[in-house]
Amino acid sequence: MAKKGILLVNLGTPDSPSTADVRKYLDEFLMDPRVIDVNAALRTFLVKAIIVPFRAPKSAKLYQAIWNNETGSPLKHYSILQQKALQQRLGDGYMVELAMRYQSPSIESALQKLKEALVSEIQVIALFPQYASASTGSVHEKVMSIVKEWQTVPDITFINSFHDNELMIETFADNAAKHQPETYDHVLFSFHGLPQRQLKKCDHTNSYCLKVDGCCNTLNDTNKFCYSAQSYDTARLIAAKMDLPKDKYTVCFQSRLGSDPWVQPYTSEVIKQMAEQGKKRLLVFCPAFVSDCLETVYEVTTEYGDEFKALGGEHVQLVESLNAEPKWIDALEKMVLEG
Ligand SMILES: C=CC1=C(C)c2cc3[nH]c(cc4nc(cc5[nH]c(cc1n2)c(C)c5CCC(=O)O)C(CCC(=O)O)=C4C)c(C)c3C=C
Ligand SMILES: [Fe+2]
Ligand SMILES: [Fe+2]
Repeated sequence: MAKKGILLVNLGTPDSPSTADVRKYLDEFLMDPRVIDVNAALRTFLVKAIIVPFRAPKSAKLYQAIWNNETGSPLKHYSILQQKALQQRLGDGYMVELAMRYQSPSIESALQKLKEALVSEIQVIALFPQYASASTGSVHEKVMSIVKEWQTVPDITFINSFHDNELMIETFADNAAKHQPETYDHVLFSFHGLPQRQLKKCDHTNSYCLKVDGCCNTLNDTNKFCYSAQSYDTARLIAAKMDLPKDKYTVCFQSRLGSDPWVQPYTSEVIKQMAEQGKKRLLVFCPAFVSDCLETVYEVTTEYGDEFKALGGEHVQLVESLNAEPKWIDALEKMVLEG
């Protein structure tokens, strides 16, 4: 009997931490019109003449700091573990392929393998809990752009987001429990940032996101696909699972690029406020990432850790991402079986 094809897709990472490979990766990533969402001429100028030439050597140093001699990039390493664990769980009736939106393994090559294996249908799981046009939207667009060229377009399904997935929420809470959360002064839920412009563009009513006070505080029919509203919901659910009162945690957004306003508050500002309030120990979740990566291992642990200490704080502790935790693999398995 034909197998069902599962395509797991994460964002991508350079093939090596050399400046040349980081340049190639950043170039492909930032030339995506869903990532730098300005007109093509301006995007080409910004990316090729300004951002990539300046950023590539700096980013290469950061990648060199997190690169493992045997396993390479943490993002790809954990993604491979997830693929293997899910394949083992699902067994012979399924074929689980892994792709990266940028660089390798490419979405084209993974889809080609599924096609050649004559799978009965394809389920695409973009590995981003909260929907953003720049992440999930881009993966879905890329998959559709390839499959639309096939003579036989297969049955294909997509998962828009899974920000409230019960087993995912439990895995984050379990990972935090290993660090004795009660010994921390405050908890941050630091999500990857996004330009405010992109949040507004995802509001199909054009009248709610960043226009209504407290627009992200609740999830409703109007904002149910809003990256920021979904992020607040993920944080609320993890906090509830940990019995964490509202005044013990703050939602914030990291990794801003460029000078346009991004979703606020920025994590770096919140870290500063925490130090000013005399807080000494911070526990930091990054629930926009299902795998540890540059943005968790380096940005949170090293950059924010150093910033906090320079301001009088003592310790910033990252809550590990979902990586290959068995409960997270349960979550993926359930998504497939229910999908
Ligand atoms: C969680 C989903 C992500 C969204 C949404 C997202 C949007 C977004 N990112 C940039 C710019 C950069 N992001 C970088 C790294 C990076 N981003 C994500 C995820 C999302 N990005 C991940 C998982 C990673 C880590 C990759 C790894 O190899 O570990 C980088 C590169 C690193 C650096 O130079 O700092 C850039 C640049 C923009 C502009 C954007 C939305 C507009
Ligand atoms: Fe990013
Ligand atoms: Fe919103």
